Amino acid sequence: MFGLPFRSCRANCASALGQVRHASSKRWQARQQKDQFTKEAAVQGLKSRAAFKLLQIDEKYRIFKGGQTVVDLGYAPGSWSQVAANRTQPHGRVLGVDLIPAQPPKGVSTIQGNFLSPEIQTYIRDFLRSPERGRPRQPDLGEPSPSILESNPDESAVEGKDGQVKILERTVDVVLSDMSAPWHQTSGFWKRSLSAPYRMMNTSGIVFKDHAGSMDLCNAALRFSTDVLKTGGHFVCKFYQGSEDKELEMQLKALFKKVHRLKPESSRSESKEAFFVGLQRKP
Ligand SMILES: C[S@@+](CC[C@H](N)C(=O)[O-])C[C@H]1O[C@@H](n2cnc3c(N)ncnc32)[C@H](O)[C@@H]1O
Repeated sequence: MFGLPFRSCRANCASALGQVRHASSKRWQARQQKDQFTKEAAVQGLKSRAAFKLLQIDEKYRIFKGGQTVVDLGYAPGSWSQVAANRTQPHGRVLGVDLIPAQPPKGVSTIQGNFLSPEIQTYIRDFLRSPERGRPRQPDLGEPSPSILESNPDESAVEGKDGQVKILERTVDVVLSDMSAPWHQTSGFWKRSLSAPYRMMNTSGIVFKDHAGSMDLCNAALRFSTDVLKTGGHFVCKFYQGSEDKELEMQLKALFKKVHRLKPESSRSESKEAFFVGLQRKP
């Protein structure tokens, strides 16, 4: 009496939703084809235009140098990891973590899993604990290289919830997070591969939802950084602007000597996307 029976409504609604998503994906493709950063990424062999956001941040704040250990949260398809691997040569190491499977860029180690899961964070810490794991092998020169000496971890003692004091090894020089809450794949299953993985939509289009989701991911990345980042280490985090970002900025200011908020030229002007850069972790 009130419209279509449930089963046919479900079928019709799903097909209408599919058409809307198909149209928005067509618009996305058309915009990508015109975009100068997308063209330049293809010319330079970079996995996506996102590389230019990190390159512009590094031009401004010089976060990378040779021999560093970098953790790239939400690395797929891999352009930030490509930049980090290139800028931390020689003998740096980059560990990418992502929900979706994607071919690791050259010189990058990867873990597939949900960063918000405690098991995955334990797995990441175990990987980082061994200073040589994930680094390119060097011929035996008899003496340890300066970058190995620099990679000695800091240690900090923290009291756990059970009252026990734990020693945390701080082994990381730079934490990057470009994570965005993913939206489900609805099309294109047949044509995607590990080297050109399906790219989930990064935003829902609902401003508060995108903001709140990004605050959860940034807060998790910051908590992790508090445990693993060496004194003097740096932090870069993408977020969607909104009412709670001031609170995040305050927390960053407690941990880093300098905190910058910026929107690189290559970040689309119509999006609420912006970045926090925390420089030089305090002791
Ligand atoms: C904008 S893309 C990253 C692009 C990447 N920086 C690059 O340059 O190629 C955001 C990524 O975050 C990942 N992501 C979102 N939430 C995550 C989570 N909880 N754990 C791991 N990865 C996550 C998504 O799967 C997606 O691949």
